[in-house]
Amino acid sequence: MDVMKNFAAGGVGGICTVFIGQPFDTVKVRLQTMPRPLPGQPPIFTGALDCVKQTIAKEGFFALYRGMAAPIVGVAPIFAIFFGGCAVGKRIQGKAPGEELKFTENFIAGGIAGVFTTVVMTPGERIKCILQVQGASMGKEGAVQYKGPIDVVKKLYKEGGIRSIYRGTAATLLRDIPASGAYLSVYELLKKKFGGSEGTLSPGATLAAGGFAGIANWAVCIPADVMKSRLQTAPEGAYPNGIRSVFVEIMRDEGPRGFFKGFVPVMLRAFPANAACFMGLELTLSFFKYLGI
Ligand SMILES: CC(=O)O[C@H](CC(=O)[O-])C[N+](C)(C)C
Repeated sequence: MDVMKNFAAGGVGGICTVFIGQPFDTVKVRLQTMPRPLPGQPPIFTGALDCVKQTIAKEGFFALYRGMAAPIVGVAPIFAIFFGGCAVGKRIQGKAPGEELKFTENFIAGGIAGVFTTVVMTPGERIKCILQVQGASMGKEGAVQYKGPIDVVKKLYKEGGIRSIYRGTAATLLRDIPASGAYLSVYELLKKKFGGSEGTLSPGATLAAGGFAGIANWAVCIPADVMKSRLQTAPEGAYPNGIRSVFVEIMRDEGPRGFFKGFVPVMLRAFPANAACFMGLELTLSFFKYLGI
């Protein structure tokens, strides 16, 4: 019953994250994957705001919500797997359910959960990123190759089988192990600091703890996220050595700054999206309690 409740509450939290965070995420992916300008030519987007303005002007407001179906469908299992994985991570470290963990122990538990979520996260991110960038460098018409998530899956499968659908697995692990560690440990730390145990945090404290957990999540993983987005949206064969080829290309063409593309929209999204997530999660758990489930 407890697993079911957390699964459902995690799903609601995840859906809240996607609704609040998707426009920021689209801008992030478009900035991360725009082609480098030719010498003497301006970049396609000069920054996050310019990307928002151009996207709305050329493709309409809902282009910012493009690719949302895949994360919505993927988010409930991701959060279920994430919280289940955290429990496994705690048990691996010899902790009983409900036992208090140190910051580092929570970090390790979150990191272990990050390994589990990769199974669902990698194809979900691949589909989402492909849909988010289509149309970014051209106009409204002509650039749309994929009709939706199912169409992406079909075409990727035809092109390169399961391997193609799972392209970016190493980059996703590199991103999500430290990110998930930071996410869980910072949320638990702030929960303790704000004086709340399960279900007793005030709405303000829940929003703050969730928001800062989101900031911590992204603060540690932006470079891996940039490499993942590049790899997952590139044409077949563009990076023969996977993430290593992406790393070499970014260092050669853009230097270390290239690993921080999309930083602004990521950070702008991180706080509200994850505050909404934990609020949705805690409200749903409270609702179950009210119903006596
Ligand atoms: C990378 C990612 O999706 O992080 C999640 C938070 C967010 O901003 O979406 C956290 N987690 C991977 C632990 C579910």
